[in-house]
Amino acid sequence: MDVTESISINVGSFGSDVDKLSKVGKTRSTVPASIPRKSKLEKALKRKRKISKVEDFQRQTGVDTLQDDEENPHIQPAGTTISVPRITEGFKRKKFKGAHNKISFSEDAREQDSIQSQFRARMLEKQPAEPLKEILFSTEEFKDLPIHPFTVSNLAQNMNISKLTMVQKQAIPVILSGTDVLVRSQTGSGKTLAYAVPIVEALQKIRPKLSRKDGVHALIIVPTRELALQTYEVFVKLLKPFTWIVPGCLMGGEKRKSEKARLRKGITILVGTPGRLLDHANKTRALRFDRTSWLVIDEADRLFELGYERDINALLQLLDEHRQEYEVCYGTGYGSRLRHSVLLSATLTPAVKNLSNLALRNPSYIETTEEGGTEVKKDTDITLPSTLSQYYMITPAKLRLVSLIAFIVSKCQFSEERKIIVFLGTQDMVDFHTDIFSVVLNDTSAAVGNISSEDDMSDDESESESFRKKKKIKRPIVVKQDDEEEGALADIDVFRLHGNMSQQERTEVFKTFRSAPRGVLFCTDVASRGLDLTLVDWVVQLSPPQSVSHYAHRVGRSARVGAHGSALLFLVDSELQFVEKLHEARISLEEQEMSTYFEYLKMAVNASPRWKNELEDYLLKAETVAVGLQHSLEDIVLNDEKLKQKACKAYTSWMRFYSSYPKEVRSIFNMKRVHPGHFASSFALRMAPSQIVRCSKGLPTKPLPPRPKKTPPPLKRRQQQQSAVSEYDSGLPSIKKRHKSGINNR
Ligand SMILES: Nc1ncnc2c1ncn2[C@@H]1O[C@H](COP(=O)(O)OP(=O)(O)OP(=O)(O)O)[C@@H](O)[C@H]1O
Repeated sequence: MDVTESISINVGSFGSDVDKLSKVGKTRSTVPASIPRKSKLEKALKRKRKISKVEDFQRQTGVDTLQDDEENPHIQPAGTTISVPRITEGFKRKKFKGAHNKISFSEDAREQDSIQSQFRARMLEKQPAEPLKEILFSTEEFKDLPIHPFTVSNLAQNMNISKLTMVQKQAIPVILSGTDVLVRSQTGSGKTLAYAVPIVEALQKIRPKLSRKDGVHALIIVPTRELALQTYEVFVKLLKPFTWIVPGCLMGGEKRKSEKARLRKGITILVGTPGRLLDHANKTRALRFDRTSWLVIDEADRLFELGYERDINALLQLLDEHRQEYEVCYGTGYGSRLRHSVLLSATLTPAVKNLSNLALRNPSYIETTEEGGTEVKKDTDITLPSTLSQYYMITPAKLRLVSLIAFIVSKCQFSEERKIIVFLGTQDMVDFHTDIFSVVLNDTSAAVGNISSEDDMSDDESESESFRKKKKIKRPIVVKQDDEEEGALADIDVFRLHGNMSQQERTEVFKTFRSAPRGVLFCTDVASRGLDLTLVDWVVQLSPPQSVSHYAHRVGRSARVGAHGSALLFLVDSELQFVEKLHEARISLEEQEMSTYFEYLKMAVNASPRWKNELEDYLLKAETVAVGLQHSLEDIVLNDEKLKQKACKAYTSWMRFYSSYPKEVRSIFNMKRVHPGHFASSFALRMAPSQIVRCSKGLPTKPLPPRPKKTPPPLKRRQQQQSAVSEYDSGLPSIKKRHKSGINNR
């Protein structure tokens, strides 16, 4: 449709602003002139049955607020032809400040295209990011090490491990020799065994054999409860042949009384989180570090981030005090052997360097990058597994929720990559997303049914079928049920994990998700460090990370020990600079198209009787399905008081979270650069911000008028309208681009 013909019905032009605009813009079109009141223009267009062209005009010109005539002092005669600003490289709002007072250049498709094309141009100019290389496996095996043959056979039989990873090859002999070490290696490279094997080896050698009464000989400090549990379990497995060595675990959230009882019985290798360890060290007489000769501090940088610096220093002090007291009583015999310390981190920060000065004596520095040296490197030097594919996706804020749904549906229904972790900024966000996804994805009444035959398909479905064939993807499992209203978009288990859950629930979720072959885990950064969750296919970051190193840890939950994995980062336009920041740290990401996932969403909606029925009016195009789903979710939230309150809480917590990015990235993740109202949609909220805040506090809110129920026009007209313009236009990549990808041509 030609915009010129649709808008040449009116009068006037932009007046003197034209000059300013023409400096920037190059396209000549006739535009309605006096920038009339929107309703006026609409009426006029309606009369000509061209209502949809109002939005078309807005999209073409970049103008989204039509002004009152009175407000525009520069009215030009009717039909004047002016230059319409085509968003070009170097387009800046400031350039036509005057015009901007009159015209609001909103986050529309054109402006987004401009930001994106500028970003892409900048990225093209950059040299391709050369990732730091790290070889994962060495050619050596555990049997080549001077360790007990039982350990070797135990590793092979119970853990299926025989080859050494590079970090293990370098670290184990050094730790066995009793030298302190500072280890830095990529995520999922087997750091736990790198220190656990030498500790077990050293302790099993002690004669007479150690007994429970000999107290703690090795202390392992880790930042999170799940990591404590996981590390404890590694020791349990390793100690199978050496039953006289007893591992134990102390972590917040457990009953102190039962922990005290276990401490009284005696623990040889103690794993714990700093807070709880210190608590017991101060209050439980049974916990002494008299003969503790091994100290491991894992994920040291995270410990500092979580504010455990004081606790760790206090623990180090206690270790020294207990040893000194012991030596005063018993002299410097066996018990006073020097303490060996190991510090581990995938990234090294100045704080970690300070701790290494405090806790380690003449340490060896182990770094497994090919380019690694002996010098402590910058925090920005990060190694990621070479088997990890990394992507980013640009979504408008309004469509973030449906984009995430589309992504998850596409992976869970149309591919084998069904184990997904989604990182979110706050606990409330995790709670809300778990709930809304349970509504959308997981319908317990849905059972895997027969695959429908091609004959049963409607036109929409066969259209989807051709898309699927083109993309060479599997047929979805179509749920066929007696009750037509039933049917989930994807039948997948949804989990949540954050710090404000009961320890019992946390442990249960962690263990279940770890062993599950498929599922979606929504979590905060509590799961970003050290957790070894088996074969995670995708790590999705809906809330961008706080730093490059946070990014590295999060994506490190996938592609572990040589397995393949992928990571996807959701960004809005204003956040694109973060991709450049990652590039500076030698991490390069590829772009993924949101529209591709909407096609999968459409297929899934067509395969689900419930959603097909619900989104009946929107099924024509993938884009409209996404918009329809957004509306539907908003309705679900509005009509469910509990869910609404959760959404409001999640939104307010997001606002706090988004305002608290560290200063290094605050210019990128900046509240002033995003549209808070649009982000409210990403929590399926159709409410004024003031009402959202009230609702989050449990205060009564003004009832909202229901969404006007449109009686769908006859199909032919509907098709014309939808192909002309849709609400979706506000956020998609440019039309040109969509045509290029062939999606709109079908
Ligand atoms: N030599 C090996 N061969 C095969 N698998 C191994 C080997 N060493 C360790 N693994 C396995 O690799 C997985 C990851 O190990 P681990 O959790 O120790 O990695 P990590 O380097 O500590 O990761 P992160 O940095 O995320 O904490 C575990 O499941 C472990 O059993």
